[in-house]
Amino acid sequence: MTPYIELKNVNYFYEKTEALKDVSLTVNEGDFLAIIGPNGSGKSTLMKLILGLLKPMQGEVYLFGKPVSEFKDRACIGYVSQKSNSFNSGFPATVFEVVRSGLAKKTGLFHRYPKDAEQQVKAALISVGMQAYINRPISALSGGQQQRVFIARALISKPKILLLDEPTVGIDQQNMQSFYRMLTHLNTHHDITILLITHDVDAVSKSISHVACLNRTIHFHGYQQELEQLPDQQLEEWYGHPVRRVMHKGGDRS
Ligand SMILES: Nc1ncnc2c1ncn2[C@@H]1O[C@H](COP(=O)(O)OP(=O)(O)OP(=O)(O)O)[C@@H](O)[C@H]1O
Repeated sequence: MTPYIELKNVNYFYEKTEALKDVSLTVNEGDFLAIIGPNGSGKSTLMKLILGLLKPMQGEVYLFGKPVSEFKDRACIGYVSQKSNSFNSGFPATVFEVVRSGLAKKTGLFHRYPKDAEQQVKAALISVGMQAYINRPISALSGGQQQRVFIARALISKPKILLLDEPTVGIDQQNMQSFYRMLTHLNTHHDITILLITHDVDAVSKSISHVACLNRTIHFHGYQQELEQLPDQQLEEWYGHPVRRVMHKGGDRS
């Protein structure tokens, strides 16, 4: 099966800084992959390469089997950044309007929304558990609720994969757990493949299926349970500083 995302031996430099070295990684249909790494380990650079915003100095990036520079079907990819929750948050838009704006990816900015736009907005909001907030101003929601709305906006174009760049920044521990449960639900019940980038090892919870440890290069890529078996010293070596792991035995990925 063609991987959704594939990086082959990718190198990236910013002037003298070697941000990524010989990075190879695949994301397959159905994966919920978390890429974890400390500050400055190259996570954002990796995301920019996948989004086609940066070009590798060496190596290749493929989306759905095509070189990223030739990939045009943007609706296949939903992207939510850590800054989404501050984006336009003072703007007097309702949750409905924010989610509906995600349809522009398919209709184009200056086209009319489809007749069933309202149904599509409601369905997207139901999938992230935010249907009760449809008429609220976006600015009146908490950071975690806003992130769910931005995920609904990404989902409305019916992407095959969701790319999430540190989506839980600023969200408290309790809401973070329910946020991850919501992502697991999207992955297991709505067939959404997820690539999540985080600097927080705690994010490696029972929610995800796979994990990759990045610190300029990929030190580990495998099942989340395999990472659990590794000694803390190994993780600390990759991270370059002590780590605190909150691992959950068993799982609710059913
Ligand atoms: N525009 C830039 N110019 C020069 N160096 C950069 C630039 N952007 C990033 N870097 C450097 O490249 C390395 C990787 O940065 P990157 O932002 O990808 O890391 P990150 O893992 O996303 O970090 P964080 O978790 O702090 O957001 C760092 O050493 C950083 O200082």
